[in-house]
Amino acid sequence: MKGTLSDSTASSTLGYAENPVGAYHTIKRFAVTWKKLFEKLSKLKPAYDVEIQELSKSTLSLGFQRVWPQDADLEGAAVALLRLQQMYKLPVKEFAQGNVSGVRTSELGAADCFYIGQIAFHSDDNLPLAVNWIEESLKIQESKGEPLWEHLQSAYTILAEAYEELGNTKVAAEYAHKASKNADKEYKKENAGFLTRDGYLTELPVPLTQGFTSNAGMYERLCRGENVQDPKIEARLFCQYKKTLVPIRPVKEEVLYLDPRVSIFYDVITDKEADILMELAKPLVFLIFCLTLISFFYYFLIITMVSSQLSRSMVGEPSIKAKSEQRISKLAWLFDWHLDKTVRHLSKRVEEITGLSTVYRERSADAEAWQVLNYGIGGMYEPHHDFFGDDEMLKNLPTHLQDTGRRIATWLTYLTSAQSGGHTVFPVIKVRVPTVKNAAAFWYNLKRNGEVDHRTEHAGCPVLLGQKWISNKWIRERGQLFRRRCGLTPDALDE
Ligand SMILES: O=C(O)CCC(=O)C(=O)O
Ligand SMILES: [Fe+2]
Repeated sequence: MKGTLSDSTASSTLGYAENPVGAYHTIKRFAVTWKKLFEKLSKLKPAYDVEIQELSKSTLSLGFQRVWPQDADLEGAAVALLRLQQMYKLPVKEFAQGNVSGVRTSELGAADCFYIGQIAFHSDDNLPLAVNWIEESLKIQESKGEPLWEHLQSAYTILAEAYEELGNTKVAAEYAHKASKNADKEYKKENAGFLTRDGYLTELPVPLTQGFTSNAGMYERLCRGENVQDPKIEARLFCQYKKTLVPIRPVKEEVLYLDPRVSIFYDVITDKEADILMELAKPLVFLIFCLTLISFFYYFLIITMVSSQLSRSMVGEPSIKAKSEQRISKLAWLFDWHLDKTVRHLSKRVEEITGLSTVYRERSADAEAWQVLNYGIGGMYEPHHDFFGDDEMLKNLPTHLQDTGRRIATWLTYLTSAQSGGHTVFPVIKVRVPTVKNAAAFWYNLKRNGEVDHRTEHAGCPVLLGQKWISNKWIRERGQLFRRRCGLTPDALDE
């Protein structure tokens, strides 16, 4: 039993899982190590049989929710790790040593590197990266002198296939020969053609690249922190104390782009308020709230609370082939009529600063409820627009929002600063907004003549280190009739 646990990383501290390698270790501990332990324990029949089964049941699921990380989660952690690696161009060796952008955690073992390489190989996304991971696993294995590693033959086989696909047939053949060395007859028969084909050992090796796809997209460049903005545009940007609806309370504004105007407002929320929003969104709070509410027979409020629970929002499960993950985060909705007044106060503050109505009603709301989003490691939101582009999308909204027009503006509050990564970026206008705790980004999604503004396309970059919590307030078009008027010219700018 001690042996089972010894490959786990027992010295977890707070924030340990806020590093992609640490997150991988943690999930592995639950999904693999504990599972093995349960299996071993359950063999100690009959003394503990019932207790162990009960324990294993209760840890694998808690009521209606699956809480115990499983194989799919480990796979998700590996996929996230690979995504981060490609986005931020991080070398395999450093990752394997547990070094993520200078922040260290426990290193990965040969089997881990092989597992990650295998996921990369099957995703068909980036073969050189898969090769790098698997070769790293072989290096670790050699340096540790573990000659009877169970995956050795599979590793050689995958490398042979990968090199062949990459056109490096010489190295492919070398790996294929290694794979066949200790293989049984069956294997040799199956791979006979592959192993003996002429020309394998005569072709010149094709050098392997670093293992990164040539991602020259603006989204990726902005996420990596490259300075891409035109200096002439930058020269016109400025900071100011902006007047608000309350004259004695101006707000610090940094203008990040002029047309369309994108600004960041600093210190628009306090640490305490940010904590409250995050706490309200967490499932445990939701549960306690529900119980309290049930005990007071406020059944009608339960509907609200149900949608206040952080739930995982992801397009597709993290399966090997799933590539359609547009957004990976957890989200909850907080309504202005929440028992905690903070929610309502914050809506008022947005109104004070933007001059737009944020009144939330059951019918014809001027703004939506607060959406609280939590991105863990690798969490991201791919480039998108916030306005509802077509009528079909509007039709799918709850009734109270259907007649209120499009999302005229976005108010995006940063409840935490991610330690690395996680910026909000606008690829068309080349703007990067850093996640500054207690600040908020603000922009209009519609032009002043009511047309949708495609230049407001934006994205949430993958979180590399730490956690990113944000809260969105989307303001709707209809209620702003007298608050954001048409300009004198069709292209009139916002102030
Ligand atoms: O996470 C971010 O920075 C962007 C989030 C976003 O665009 C959204 O929730 O619509
Ligand atoms: Fe958005």
